[in-house]
Amino acid sequence: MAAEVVVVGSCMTDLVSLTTRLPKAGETILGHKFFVGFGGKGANQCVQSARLGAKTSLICKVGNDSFGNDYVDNLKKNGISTAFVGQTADAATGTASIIVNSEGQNVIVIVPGANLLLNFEDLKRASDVICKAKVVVCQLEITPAISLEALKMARASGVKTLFNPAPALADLDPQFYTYSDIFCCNETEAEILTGIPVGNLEDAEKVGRMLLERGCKLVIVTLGAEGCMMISGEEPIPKHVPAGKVRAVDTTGAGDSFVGALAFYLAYYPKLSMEEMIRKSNCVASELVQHYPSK
Ligand SMILES: Nc1ncnc2c1ncn2[C@@H]1O[C@H](COP(=O)(O)OP(=O)(O)OP(=O)(O)O)[C@@H](O)[C@H]1O
Repeated sequence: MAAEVVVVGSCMTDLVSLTTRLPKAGETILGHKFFVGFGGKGANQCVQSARLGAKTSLICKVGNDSFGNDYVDNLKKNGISTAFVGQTADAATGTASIIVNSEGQNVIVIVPGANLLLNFEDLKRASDVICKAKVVVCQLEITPAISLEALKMARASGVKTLFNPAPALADLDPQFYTYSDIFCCNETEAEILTGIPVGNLEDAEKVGRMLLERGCKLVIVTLGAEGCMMISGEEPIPKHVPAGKVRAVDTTGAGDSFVGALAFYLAYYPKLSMEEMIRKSNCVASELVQHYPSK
């Protein structure tokens, strides 16, 4: 049976060191804990959808190395189809080397590696699975032209497109707006794309209107603890969809959890109103922020 949610995106191995303070240039310091995690926006969003029960396929590229092998195993354990997870000898699996101090501040170096080698040929090979999906989800941690092509392939087959412009590019190809059925960004991404700093709901509404003018059908701006703002061509009066009041202890990955959950509801509960899908996705993401990572 074909996957209902298809994600075209990134896999990154997180290499996390916990220290009391961040090292200065040239300095060596002792850390007190190290762990390896599975990250990357594409994979995170796909895992969230799968954990809610979606039949999923991830189209991505990892290295022909131990991190890549472990990543493939991790996707399989999460019930995700790895039929289109490529492994290349030409680059290492993408990594995020992260140092976190005791105040929770961090420094991060991302090396995208194999993620940038996902190419048009890979998409062509996966065209059947893309075109038979209910929803195709893309972000910007792979080569942007590949994300755009995936959105175009989906659109050409009448598949719903959900685009998360993360990390944001100030000079985003304007075709991304027209090929996104749902354009979902956070406050930082909204500001980079529009130049409007988003500090409250009214700012988010301004962003929403601007992005609709650029060709999006429906815009969602996620607002952290405040939930989301949604606006669409069909419903041009912006709506605030609040998140539940919870005690957040770690909001890392909240955006990915929201996008993955939304993909699940779009694919499996298409008759729900968009407001209801967003409310449910808020619930999923706000559940995540209440827990420390299980490391
Ligand atoms: N403190 C919080 N309380 C309740 N829900 C939250 C909180 N923070 C985030 N969320 C939920 O997660 C969604 C996405 O959060 P946010 O807008 O912070 O995304 P993000 O900045 O992309 O996240 P991150 O970069 O940390 O992964 C929100 O719309 C909301 O549903």
